[in-house]
Amino acid sequence: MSVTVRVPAKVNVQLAVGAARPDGFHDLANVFLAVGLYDEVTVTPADELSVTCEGPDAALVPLDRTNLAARAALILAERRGIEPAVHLHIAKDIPVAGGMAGGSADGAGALLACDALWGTNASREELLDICAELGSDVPFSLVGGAALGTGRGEKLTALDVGGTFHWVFAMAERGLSTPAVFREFDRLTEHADVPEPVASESLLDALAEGDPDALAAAVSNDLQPAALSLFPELADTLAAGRTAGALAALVSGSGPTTAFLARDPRSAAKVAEALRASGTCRSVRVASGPAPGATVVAGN
Ligand SMILES: C[C@@](CO)(OP(=O)(O)O)[C@H](O)COP(=O)(O)OP(=O)(O)OC[C@H]1O[C@@H](n2ccc(N)nc2=O)[C@H](O)[C@@H]1O
Ligand SMILES: Nc1ncnc2c1ncn2[C@@H]1O[C@H](COP(=O)(O)OP(=O)(O)O)[C@@H](O)[C@H]1O
Repeated sequence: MSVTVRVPAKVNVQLAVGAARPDGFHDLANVFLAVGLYDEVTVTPADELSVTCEGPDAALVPLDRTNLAARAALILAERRGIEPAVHLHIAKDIPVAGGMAGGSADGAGALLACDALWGTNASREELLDICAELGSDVPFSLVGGAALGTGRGEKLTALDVGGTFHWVFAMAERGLSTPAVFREFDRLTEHADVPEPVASESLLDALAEGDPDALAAAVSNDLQPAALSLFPELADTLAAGRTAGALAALVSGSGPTTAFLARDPRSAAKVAEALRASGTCRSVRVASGPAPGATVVAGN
């Protein structure tokens, strides 16, 4: 008896960042789009909690209780007063420390899978609450589609999307730490007046209309200068994608994965080919969005 949940990666089509709050977090206007790159989390009853991981980046994933999937199981078990007696297996296709919310995906996936396995019947509200406890991006991994995240990114409003957007993702040679990128943002904006983060109306309209040209004109990422400052070579990857005809090229969230919006699948394939040939990245993937959130794909 086991339950498997599939969870998508995300790209931030807008990431507006406010000044650091007293708790160290930053208020955001974070427009998430889920894209069709997935991790799968399988939970199976076991004597005690354990985690295994397979996939190209598996060696980078912690297998102890700091793993977000393990933390999700622990929190749900504690709330219900039961033992977290499960084996968690992560089939990982989302790059690790890439700014695509892979760890968050595993947290949301493990939570949904444990809830189904244990029959704990958590409400949507309670699941979202536990997700927010796990991390700022985790609630979005549960819901998928497209959403505006405010607060530290955990307060979600679902967004309409009027079409499919085609993306190319270039994975970098190494990862970037999210806290380090926010710290670099603070350093770079130390003497600036950082405005309140607000969602762009033209960006929300472009999503609703499914218009890739309008979306390309509206995408933005306030963390991009910080990611580029810590990882200057990313500028070469961005330039290679633009030269190959991408409508827009940007860092995904805190990076270092770079994201390229293409007009259609053919153009996406061309951009992907050029990026592979450029020698400026480790690997290249094509994916479209919006994609559905965490979904049970197998189990009983
Ligand atoms: C930047 C974003 C954009 O979607 O994701 P990634 O691109 O890394 O995937 C998110 O804000 C990351 O979300 P997530 O990875 O869940 O972050 P958390 O675990 O909540 O926080 C990790 C650290 O990031 C910083 N942090 C995170 C969110 C936020 N609104 N302000 C922050 O300053 C804090 O230093 C915090 O200690
Ligand atoms: N299930 C998990 N998968 C990947 N990383 C995890 C997981 N649980 C905890 N982590 C830790 O979180 C860090 C950030 O990973 P990840 O979520 O992949 O990146 P990002 O926050 O850039 O989207 C990793 O370096 C790793 O130490």
